[in-house]
Amino acid sequence: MHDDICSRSFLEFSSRITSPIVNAVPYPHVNIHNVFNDRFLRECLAELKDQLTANFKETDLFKVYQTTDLANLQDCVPRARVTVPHLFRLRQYLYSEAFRDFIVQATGCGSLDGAVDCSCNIYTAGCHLLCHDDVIGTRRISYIIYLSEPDEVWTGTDGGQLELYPIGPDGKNPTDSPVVSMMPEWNSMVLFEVLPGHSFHAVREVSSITKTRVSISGWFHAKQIKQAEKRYGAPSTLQQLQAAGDIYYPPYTSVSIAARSSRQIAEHELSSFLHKWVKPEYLIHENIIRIREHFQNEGSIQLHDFLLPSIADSLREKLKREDSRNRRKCGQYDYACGHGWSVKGPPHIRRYLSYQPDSARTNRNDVGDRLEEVLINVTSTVGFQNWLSAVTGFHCTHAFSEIRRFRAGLDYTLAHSDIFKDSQIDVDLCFTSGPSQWLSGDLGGYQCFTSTEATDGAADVYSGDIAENESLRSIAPTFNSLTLVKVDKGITNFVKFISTHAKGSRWDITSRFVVAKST
Ligand SMILES: O=C(O)CCC(=O)C(=O)O
Ligand SMILES: [Fe+2]
Repeated sequence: MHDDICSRSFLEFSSRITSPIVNAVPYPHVNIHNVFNDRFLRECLAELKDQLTANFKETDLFKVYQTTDLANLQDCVPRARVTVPHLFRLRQYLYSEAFRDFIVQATGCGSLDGAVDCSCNIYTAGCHLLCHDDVIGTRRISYIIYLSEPDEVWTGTDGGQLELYPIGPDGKNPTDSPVVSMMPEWNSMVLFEVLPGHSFHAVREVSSITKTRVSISGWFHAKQIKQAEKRYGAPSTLQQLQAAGDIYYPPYTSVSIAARSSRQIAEHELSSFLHKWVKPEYLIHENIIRIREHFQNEGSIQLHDFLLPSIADSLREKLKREDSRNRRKCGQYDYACGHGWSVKGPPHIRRYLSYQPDSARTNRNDVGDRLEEVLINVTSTVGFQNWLSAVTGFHCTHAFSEIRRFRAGLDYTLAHSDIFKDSQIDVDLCFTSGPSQWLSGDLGGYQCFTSTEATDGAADVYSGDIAENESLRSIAPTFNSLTLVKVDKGITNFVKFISTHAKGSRWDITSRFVVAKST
């Protein structure tokens, strides 16, 4: 019987099962160790490495290398039965009646279809898959077989854990942090039930720079559609993984302002107070006209060194100090929480810290207070609203502002978390230090605007060049820069997950202004 494919202990174990063996919290799942014959699995790993091509894929939700869909092995690998015989046998075995019977017994999931739906994912340093529920079509059981590092122990500091999230007290959304965390151990297999609105899980970023997390994963499908309607906006996992291509970073617009003109915009139009905060060059009438021309042509603009150097320099020091505090705790889900900073979720949509101190002004934080001062004295003022109307050519009304901190290794927002319903100006005043580390996009932290059509269904979020995909803008975080982006109905944006290898957080004050009409 399959002892050249499975381990003896697994065959014995599976023959003894008479009732489901799943853990119930946070939802039915099981983690089985030493499933396959060690030699057989090593052959599979060798074939994966030597014979299959892995393509790099990145979207708001994940960063991963993915090989050919294993269901189409014979179409994608020349002479597949000869070149990848072990992978062929593994696939055949996984979707055999015997193995499906085991899944049914072990999980109590009801009868399963024989449809093959699996692929191989490779996570190197920085790769991750954020919180999602796997719900698409008839998917009933998710399985993941780990082929990571057969000769080394995978430890917590390597990252790459599969994390399961419970539903929070509202009965709808996953909580801010997971309650189950499983190492991707060599020759182990995790099974869990795909439950609409429940089966939230994520793959923690791989932080090891030497180890590779390799998995073969997929789904067993129900015979009939059983409440398996897609609940959440973005297609997740396989369909999205397959849909995505290489990431593309289009250039953003930026202008440098010459400090020569003396004529300033009328004092009654711009609050004189703004002069105490904003570099004078940005308040000069002729420069405002130049910015407006640029903005109207491009739909976005980035203004560097926006606040006065004296204000920016002291902020930079404070933020740097804050980023180096409690470093050994960074990566913990409650890192830097408290004193006015709280986690904004839910994690299948977003995670970051938001600064909202209590009105009694007791539980506060110095850095948060400094940023709040900027929010109160700059972005929330009538003077700024008037200035924004002048530099954009649109009559703008302030809708909201928020102080955010995106922590390394933890935080992000996903596309579809925020779909614009009308014309607005997105205003982001960014205080993230260390410009060079962010430019390549490898550490995430950039803001990306794209159309919802591009992220729906099978369309590719990032591929194509700017001419084909004009709604796409990607903006690297830069210290003391103000980015203005005109967004219209059907546009969505996200802040890409920040890698644990980033030296600090992304700090920003984000504001939204509703566009009433052209001035
Ligand atoms: O690799 C894992 O542990 C989970 C993968 C996953 O969630 C997926 O591909 O949908
Ligand atoms: Fe998944």
